[in-house]
Amino acid sequence: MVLNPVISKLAGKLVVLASASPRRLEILRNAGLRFEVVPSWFKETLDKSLFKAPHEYAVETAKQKALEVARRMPFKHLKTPDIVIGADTIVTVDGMILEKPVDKDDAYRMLSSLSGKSHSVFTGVAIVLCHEKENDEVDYQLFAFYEETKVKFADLSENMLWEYINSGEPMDKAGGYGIQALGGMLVEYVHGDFLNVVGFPLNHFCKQLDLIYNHGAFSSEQETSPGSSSHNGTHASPTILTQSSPDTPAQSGHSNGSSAKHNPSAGQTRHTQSSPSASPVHKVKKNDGESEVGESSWTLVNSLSKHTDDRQAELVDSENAASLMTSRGPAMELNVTEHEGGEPRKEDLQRITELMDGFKASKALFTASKMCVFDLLQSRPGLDAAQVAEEIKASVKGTECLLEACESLGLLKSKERKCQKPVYENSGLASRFLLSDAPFSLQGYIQHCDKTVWPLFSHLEDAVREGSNQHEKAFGKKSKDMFQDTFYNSLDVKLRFMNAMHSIAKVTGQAVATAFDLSSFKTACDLGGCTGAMAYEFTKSYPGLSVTVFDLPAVVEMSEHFHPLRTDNRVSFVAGDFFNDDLPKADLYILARILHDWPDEKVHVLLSRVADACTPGCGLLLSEIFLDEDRGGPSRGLLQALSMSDGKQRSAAEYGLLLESHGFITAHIRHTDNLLDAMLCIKA
Ligand SMILES: Cc1cn([C@@H]2O[C@H](COP(=O)(O)OP(=O)(O)OP(=O)(O)O)[C@@H](O)[C@H]2O)c(=O)[nH]c1=O
Repeated sequence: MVLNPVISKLAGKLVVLASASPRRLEILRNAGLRFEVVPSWFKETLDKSLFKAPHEYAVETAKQKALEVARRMPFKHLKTPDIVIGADTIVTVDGMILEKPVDKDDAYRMLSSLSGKSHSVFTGVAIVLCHEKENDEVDYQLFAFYEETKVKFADLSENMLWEYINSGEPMDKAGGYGIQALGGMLVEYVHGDFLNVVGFPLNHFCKQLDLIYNHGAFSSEQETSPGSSSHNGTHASPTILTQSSPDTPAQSGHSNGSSAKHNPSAGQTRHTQSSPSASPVHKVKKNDGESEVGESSWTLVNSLSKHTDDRQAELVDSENAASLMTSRGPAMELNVTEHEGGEPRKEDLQRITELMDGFKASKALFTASKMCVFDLLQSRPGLDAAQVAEEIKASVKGTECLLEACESLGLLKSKERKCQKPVYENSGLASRFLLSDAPFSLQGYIQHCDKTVWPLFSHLEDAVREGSNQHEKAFGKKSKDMFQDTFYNSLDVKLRFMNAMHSIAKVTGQAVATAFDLSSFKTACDLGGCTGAMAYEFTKSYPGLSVTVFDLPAVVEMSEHFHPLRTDNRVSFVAGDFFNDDLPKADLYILARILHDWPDEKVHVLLSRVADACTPGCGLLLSEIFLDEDRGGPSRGLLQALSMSDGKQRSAAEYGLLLESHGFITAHIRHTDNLLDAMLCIKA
């Protein structure tokens, strides 16, 4: 079978599927392909009006999805893939491109426009081949193609439409339907590749791979055009396209150029475009003699070194060196090749010292925050070290060292006065995040890190040896359950924890609330919503939404402390334990930084209770740090796991499987540019 030689050809290669689509994962896994899943962060917002034909939009989106992952992996995952596969499926009808619906009304609009009509489903596929060169540069070479399948819908009644929409199935699918599932009931006939509709044209893909790996359509000496590679960024280059070897004309058309000839009765149009620039026609040997593969032009799409990418260089020099430890920024690969003089490279030493000094940077931040240095300099900028020392009741020497260290971390700025001591003021970073009354103050979280996390990490070696939380060594008593410990402990411990949760929710709330369009939901329940900071962000973003914060009695009784003026009567508080008590009814349940605190078995208990409280079509918004599928990052999530709590850091796919087992279908995933990512699921 043409498949086996192809699939076996990829054995031993690092193949990456740049897609979060569970259907694509299933199609390729069932075909026997071994690969990693690294969902693309490419935001699908290309301007459709720029494309002459719908399939070009799908192809370009597929290319960008694959290239984003191919470029990110050498830095973020510290490994370069051999081949990255991207795909994008769109539905077109009456000249409109239908992607995934944003809400139920959008799904209704799409399905109504498809009712009783024949429409096309296009899946664009991009294959990026990555070639590491001696100097550690990476060449990316790009193939792309698309497949079209015709689908005819039956006439759909209003009842049928809404019953299907309320099943939740439409929400994560182009055109708002899943032909492989309930959506199959809507379909009268399909002309063409069924899997192409589901999301991946497997047969066409395998024939493309066959051309690449078995018929010499690709060989490095032919394709590397000198001077075409660039170290600083991507060439805007035509994609590399090949004309798939035509089947018998009756079964599928093929294109000589961008307009395709196809046999409408076959309904399956097999397209690849010829690249815009005329280029030598590849002749390849086939078993039955020589045949023309068709036009193709090979251009290096991009070539950059794993170690000298400009973006990487600036990260090494960034002022907030300490933030590299915890930001979502790429984990840098340390290039430890020796220089001619034999001494290690500056960047490598700098990176290693950042890691070694990271704890000192953190402690300097915690100490300055606790001693109210930032609040002092906000009210009285321009103080010198002696004046600050007097105000914070500390030694001049110690204060001088602390202020200079904070300036080196980008937290303070100093101005020299003529032959006088430097005077200090807050940097922008400090003004935004380190003042006790700043809108995005992280002071609460910083105190939590200093008083709770730091002591735990002081026993990290024991935690690693024993594989368990070191609560007893750190605080002198066994930890039954983090929340019981915290909330049935002294008032200041409880307040400190709530302050920490409050500050994270304030910083992330708006990004989470607006990650998706939630305007179709009228009531929400924020499970474990603590002080209500997240709830208030939701009601601020959605005037029609009311939110009930459901949390432990010991938390709810303190919530007033955080919102002295009840700023919005659409936020209410109900006391209860979400593992044991009835959950308030809502059409959207919010789980923000909750599931990572619990092992899978407890997560199943909670999700089962939420599922029981839901009716079909209910939403579940999950907000967490989503690990990369290969657990290569982000470091913030993996470092948090070292606290060895009973919880677990998970990837989006792992959360998706937990949710799917309780009938929640993943509709959208969003990697926000904030501390938390978000996933919107719909109850089937
Ligand atoms: C028409 C149709 C589509 N789909 C799914 O619709 C998504 C399209 O969206 P996409 O943007 O191409 O992919 P994605 O799911 O967002 O993943 P990603 O590749 O990460 O963008 C894909 O899932 C497809 O299977 C079905 O499952 N069945 C169908 O009948």
